[in-house]
Order: sequence, then C-alpha cells, then structure tokens
Amino acid sequence: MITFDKVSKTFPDGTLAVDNLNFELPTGKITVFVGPSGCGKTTSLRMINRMIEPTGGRIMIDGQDVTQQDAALLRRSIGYVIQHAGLFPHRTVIENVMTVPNLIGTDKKKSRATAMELLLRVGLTESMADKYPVQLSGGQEQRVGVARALAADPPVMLMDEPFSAVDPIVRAGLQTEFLRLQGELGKTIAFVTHDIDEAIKLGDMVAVFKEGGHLAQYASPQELLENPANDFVADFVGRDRGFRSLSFDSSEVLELDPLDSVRVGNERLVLDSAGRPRGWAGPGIADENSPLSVAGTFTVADSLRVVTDLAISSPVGIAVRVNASGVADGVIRHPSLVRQLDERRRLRAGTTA
Ligand SMILES: Nc1ncnc2c1ncn2[C@@H]1O[C@H](COP(=O)(O)OP(=O)(O)OP(=O)(O)O)[C@@H](O)[C@H]1O
Repeated sequence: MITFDKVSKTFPDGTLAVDNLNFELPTGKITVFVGPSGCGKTTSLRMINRMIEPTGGRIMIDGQDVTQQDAALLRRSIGYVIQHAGLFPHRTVIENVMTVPNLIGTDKKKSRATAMELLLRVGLTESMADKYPVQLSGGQEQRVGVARALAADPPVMLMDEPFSAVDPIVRAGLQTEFLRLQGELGKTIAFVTHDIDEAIKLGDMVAVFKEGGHLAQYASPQELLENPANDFVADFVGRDRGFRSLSFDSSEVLELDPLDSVRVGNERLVLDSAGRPRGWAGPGIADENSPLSVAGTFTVADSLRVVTDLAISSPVGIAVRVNASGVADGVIRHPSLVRQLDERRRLRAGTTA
C-alpha cells in the first residue's frame, strides 16, 4: 500500500503543484491519477520514487516513509515507464530490458533469459531482441518500456502517460494487454493519464485531480460515474456517464421475459431448428423467411451496458439472450430494461419509488 499523508509540493518558484493530498493506493491494484493538464499528477507520481521531494507531509510504501530510504535503491525497487518509453537509443531492445538487472549485478545469463521471457510476456517476439529502438513502432517501444520496468520484478510500478504517444487502435491493444499482464503479476501501480476513458478502463481506483493540485475525488471507476462528488468531476467524467457506468454490472441481475412473450406483440423471434435466433419477423416488420437481423445477442456474462446497447439498437427494441450454445433463452424489452435499471438505481441510492 502506498500512502499519501498530507502531501504537498511547492516548487522553489512558489508554484503550489500539489496541495494536501491524502489517499491510499491499494497493494496489487492499479490506481490512476487523472485530471486536466498542470494539476499535479506527474509531480505526485514522481514524489513516490523521490524524483521530486515533497515540501510537506509523507509518502509511505507499506508503512515506510520513502524519504527515509536511499533514493537510488528506492528507485531500483520501483519500475518506471514514461511516454515514448524513454529507451536508450544506442542499446538494443534486450540490453534496454536488462538495464536494472545489470545495474544490480544480476548474472548476465540469468538476466538475459528473464529479459527474453519478459519480451514474450509483453507481446513481442524473440526476433525483436537485437533490434534498436529506432527500428520499432511506437507500440513496440512502449511494450519494451513496460518489459524494462518489470525486469527487476519490482512490487511497485509508476507509469506516466505510457500509452499516450500511440494511435488510438494501438493504444486500446496496449491497454488490454496491460490489464492481462497485471492480472498475472498483481503489481501495485500508480498510472498517470489525462484521458478519463483510459482511467475508467484501467483503474481499480481513480484519483481525479483538479487545478492547484487538489484531489477532487478518489473512488472506484463505477462510483465515479454513478456518484461524481461535485460538478468538476461530473463535467470531467463526461455526459454519457450513466450509460458507461452500466459496464460494471453483470446482466445476471435482470429479470427476462420468456421467449414466447414476444409473440404477444407484432414482432416474432424466428429461431432455427436448434433454437438459435435467426431474426425478427411479423406484420410490418419482415417475412418469416427473410427476417430482420437480430444484430447481436447477449449472455449472462455480458454487462448491463451490452444489453442496453442491444435493446436500443434492436429494430424492435428487444434484446435477446442466448446460452453458451447460442440457443435463445429469454428476451428483454426496452421499457422493462429501463424500469429495472431505474429500480437498481433507486436501490443503490437507498431510496424507493
Ligand atoms: N520544476 C518545476 N518548477 C516549477 N513549477 C513546476 C515544476 N514542475 C511542474 N511545475 C508546475 O506544477 C504544476 C503541476 O505540474 P505537473 O507536471 O505535476 O502536472 P500534470 O497534471 O502532470 O500535467 P500534464 O498532464 O500536463 O503533464 C504545473 O503548474 C506545473 O507548471
């Protein structure tokens, strides 16, 4: 656990970059620092490994004040990844990854083997090992940056906008891989971004900073979307937060209607001989032989966001659930879904209709 205890930073020119921060980053989880430019995210991150010293308060890692530890040793025990990866241009990929193990005198053969393993782990191939950074794509460079930070197997990682320099598609891929990797490694990670969507996707906890180095809210992504603490957070989180918050809840909670309920209305769900949905038919909709496409189904594993999206985009306003074999086992109509979402919201808020 990393504890910020009344932490402040005033730079020598009088700039108050961080003002009285109090929060805890849980062990083995990703905590994202997010907020507009200049609000103190990077300064806060760099105070953890003493690249910047606080002017007030204390930062503790597992109860130990970082300022009481040797700065060089502390930094070696904390992985650090930055935008553009910051690789050494004159060293090959594998040499870059071996930087810290070499520094702490790990046996060369062993550190090379570990580095090679890490390259594969971050989604690169062995053939990359002897290339130079200039020969890599932006996404590959970032992967090497992550592998390098992981090489000494540090329990804590600091990541400062590690994925912002690559295009949105590569970025989405890097984020997904990063989550997979973290699922295996369970590091304690502090991650800086100015992108709220990245914060919501990656964070177990999210610290929203606002101008002047204040903490505007510290909460889980779901809590942030559902209950922003103030107008600043609500504004920063964005307008479709209600819809986005639905991705955190499983559709398991929904009460569905039986399949034959759809025959009551105009629309009829056409199934194949195995019971898999083929499409919608009915008067004014389509003929049974060429039904309108269902355009997607959901399973119990899907989120409420998926179901809502399906119900909204369905030509008849009905989302269809299937089991693991693709056989339809229930439907939910748009009005019923809206009613159930409303009930759920009231329950959460502790109010009744
Ligand atoms: N060395 C310094 N001397 C004086 N002021 C500084 C110094 N470093 C940062 N600042 C100021 O401290 C404030 C916080 O900077 P910081 O880099 O932590 O913000 P940030 O939220 O990470 O911004 P960005 O998203 O743009 O990177 C800013 O006003 C910045 O100009």
